[in-house]
Amino acid sequence: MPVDKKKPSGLALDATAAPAASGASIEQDSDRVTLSLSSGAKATILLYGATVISWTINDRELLWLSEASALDGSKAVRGGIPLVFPVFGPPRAGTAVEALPQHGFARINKWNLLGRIEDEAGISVDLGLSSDSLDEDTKSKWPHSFGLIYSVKLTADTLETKMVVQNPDPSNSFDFNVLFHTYLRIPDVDKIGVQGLDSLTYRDKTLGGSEHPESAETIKITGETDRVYMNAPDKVTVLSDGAPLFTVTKLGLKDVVLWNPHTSSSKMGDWAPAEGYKNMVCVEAGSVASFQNLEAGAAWEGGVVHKAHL
Ligand SMILES: O=P(O)(O)OC[C@H]1O[C@@H](O)[C@H](O)[C@@H](O)[C@@H]1O
Repeated sequence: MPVDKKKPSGLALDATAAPAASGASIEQDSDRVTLSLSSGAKATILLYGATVISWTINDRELLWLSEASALDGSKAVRGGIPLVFPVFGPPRAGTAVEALPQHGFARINKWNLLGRIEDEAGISVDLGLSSDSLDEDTKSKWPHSFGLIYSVKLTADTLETKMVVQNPDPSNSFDFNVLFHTYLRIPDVDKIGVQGLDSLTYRDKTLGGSEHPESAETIKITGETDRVYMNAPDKVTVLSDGAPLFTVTKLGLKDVVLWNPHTSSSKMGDWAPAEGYKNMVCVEAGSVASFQNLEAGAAWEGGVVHKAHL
């Protein structure tokens, strides 16, 4: 099934840099796309996994990417913004996703570039993945017709990511999780605080998934942290030394995952430098605590605005 792209696609992409009236340009080669604005903002997206691997403002990197991450399509990218779909975490036995790999297949498949759109505020590209582009093995493990359209928009101070999930099957629904697995780059994990998640219940994956109330107004990261904050408000702020560094605003998504592996990052073969956990925190917006059901013929949309306070 071809991805059904219902909105205007803007100009067709070509392989050369194309300066636009807004000062935006786009460069494309066989494995990645780079968006730039004359304001100094830049973002690079690998077609593999549609993974944003870099977001800079005036050359300051805002995403954490492991120096040991594979970027050649052999393994999910360790850093940036991998996409989680249609299952979050290790699939549970007895569910429709049980045969899929951890975090699903969206982050380990090559996406197609669909087009670009420019306006006064910035530039965006759309990428697509559909059931038609999966290999037979994956199709057999998750035998649903689907289309995904992922839009990445760059403005002077934001990176906006949006996913549309389409179910073109006229008679069958399917269940899915979706998550934007954003690795934010931070100066020092000991100096950050995360606000906006107090008074919620979280599932602590470091404690077997048991549920706990969050009482801290400002959450500090003092060790391995792997929590799913359920039914979270839309805005989460990451502070550094008490001042806002990032605001993460979700749209149409239910939950927020907070992850920092701390010293247990040494167990990951693609993690470098060893102390990289001091310079990252994952604030991941998604719908993961339970599955979303997408009815036959329906579409779903959700997204995240990452704003940098520089
Ligand atoms: O190693 P992966 O598959 O990229 O997953 C990284 C982490 O992703 C987080 O979203 C999960 O909550 C963690 O449990 C997991 O360890």
